[in-house]
Amino acid sequence: MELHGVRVEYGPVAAVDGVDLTVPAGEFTVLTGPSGCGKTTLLRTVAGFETATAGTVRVRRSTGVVFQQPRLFPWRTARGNVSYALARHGVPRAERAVRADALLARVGLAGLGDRRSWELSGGQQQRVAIARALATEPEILLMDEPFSALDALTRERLQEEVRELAATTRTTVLFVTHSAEEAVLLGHRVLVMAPAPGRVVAEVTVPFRDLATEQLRTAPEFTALRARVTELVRAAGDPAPAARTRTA
Ligand SMILES: Nc1ncnc2c1ncn2[C@@H]1O[C@H](COP(=O)(O)OP(=O)(O)OP(=O)(O)O)[C@@H](O)[C@H]1O
Repeated sequence: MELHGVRVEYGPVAAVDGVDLTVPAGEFTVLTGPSGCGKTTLLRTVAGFETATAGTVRVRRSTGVVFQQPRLFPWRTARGNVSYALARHGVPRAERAVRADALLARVGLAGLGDRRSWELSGGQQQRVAIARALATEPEILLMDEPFSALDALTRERLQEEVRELAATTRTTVLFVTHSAEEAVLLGHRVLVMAPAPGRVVAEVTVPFRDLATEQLRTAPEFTALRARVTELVRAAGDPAPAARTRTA
């Protein structure tokens, strides 16, 4: 997936401008930054929900999207929600149930295919949403703060599972979060954006991909890198030096 010189406007306002971003196959890239810096806009542009007014967006195959809310069809079962995505992807009817169950098993929901969304916890619903997003075998999985509506424990567990899933299946991921901890835990690379207009201002390479998640959270190197990302996000949200000079 490649973006070159991307600009997206809402009316007269450029939400993002001049963004170059390449996510190589198998890489987990995280976008973070202060509120309003264009993270969601960029993700939606890769998904094809927004149109770039300048620059190029290159996605070879489909994308799979997971939002903050699971957005399942409530009248369908977990299997039915995933099967629907398989159907839209052109998978023959006879194969859908087996494929859906395999996808549900991959996200830790083996045996729960018959449940409807009200019979699933928030974390389980979000797992169905991930299985559904993976159903189209997307070139890239796009995740927009997928765990921020979940309780802390469920969130931690899903972070660990998505980290393992991405590593074992070499899924290419572009992930938006406000959390420096989540960014450093999940990403191979963390990109920090600044607002007005939204652009990438810093890039941090995360060297922990071979470490187990349980060890990572308390490792001093992890804590230090998390603090660095927090500092970069804070700096990105500060008014530009020129503006500060004017008000001084
Ligand atoms: N539909 C829209 N119409 C007009 N302006 C919009 C629209 N969506 C976003 N914007 C503006 O574009 C800019 C970027 O918004 P975006 O939601 O992409 O930022 P974000 O970094 O994802 O923010 P947050 O972290 O708060 O979710 C903001 O200034 C926002 O107000």
